[in-house]
Amino acid sequence: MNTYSKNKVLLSAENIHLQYGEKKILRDINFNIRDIQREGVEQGQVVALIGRSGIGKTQLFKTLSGLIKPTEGMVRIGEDQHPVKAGEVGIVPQNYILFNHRTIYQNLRIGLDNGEVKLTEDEKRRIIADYANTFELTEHLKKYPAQLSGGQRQRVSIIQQVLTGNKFILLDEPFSGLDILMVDRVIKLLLKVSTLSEQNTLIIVSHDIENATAVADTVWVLGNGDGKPGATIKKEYDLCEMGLAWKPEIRTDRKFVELIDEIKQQL
Ligand SMILES: Nc1ncnc2c1ncn2[C@@H]1O[C@H](COP(=O)(O)OP(=O)(O)OP(=O)(O)O)[C@@H](O)[C@H]1O
Repeated sequence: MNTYSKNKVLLSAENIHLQYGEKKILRDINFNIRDIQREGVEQGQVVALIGRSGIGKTQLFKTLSGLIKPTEGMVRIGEDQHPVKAGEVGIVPQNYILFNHRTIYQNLRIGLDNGEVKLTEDEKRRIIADYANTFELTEHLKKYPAQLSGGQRQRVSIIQQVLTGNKFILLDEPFSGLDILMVDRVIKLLLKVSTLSEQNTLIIVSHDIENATAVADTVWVLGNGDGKPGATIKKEYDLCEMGLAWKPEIRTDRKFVELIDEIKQQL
């Protein structure tokens, strides 16, 4: 039996509206992501943001990370709920940009160098070795990004963000362009990152409903509704409450299959 509770708000949006000229892109976006506490597990938060192509996922993503300022409303972050600033939310872009003329080790170091805590060279080496070991990258540390597969580069990019110490990480379409085996590995990696620290919060932007839902504890469906212009969170599913969170074998669960069907119909 899973015992959990939802506590302090870690990320929130209050009445977000985004408009370019006359064109309304987002409207009435309101949510709270709360700190999930689960007995015996360092459990972070994983939200899947699902919506059709062109609906406004990227615009919401940029708003949440402080990269664009909404026309109205406010995004707040952290236990003290201060207004979000650019740089406080780590971003893993779709094409996972790495520095091509630097080794994987050096790319990971960039994450640590950009972190808030100042570390000695020895500490940095140890932390990188540790993460590389956990995420099966040890044999690649001396290689350059071009010598890695797309999936391996993506793993480096995700870990780079983890190493900056950002508790909030947004991932843009992390499953696209990967074969089935790689998708499974990314799912395992995301689950691992989400349990590294209780406050770690991942927001996965995707149109891959099944995979995004399988790793999430919460699903937001972004869409149009009520005949009004602009996209909003049409529906929020609390997978903890539904008993569908934190179960790696979830895909064969009848309730999960029915949920995927229901989400598809909302898009
Ligand atoms: N600077 C801008 N000025 C005007 N309209 C914009 C601007 N940027 C984005 N849009 C519009 O906002 C809408 C949402 O775009 P967005 O990129 O967020 O969609 P998306 O859901 O991420 O799509 P995809 O899944 O295809 O990447 C689109 O109709 C787009 O044309």
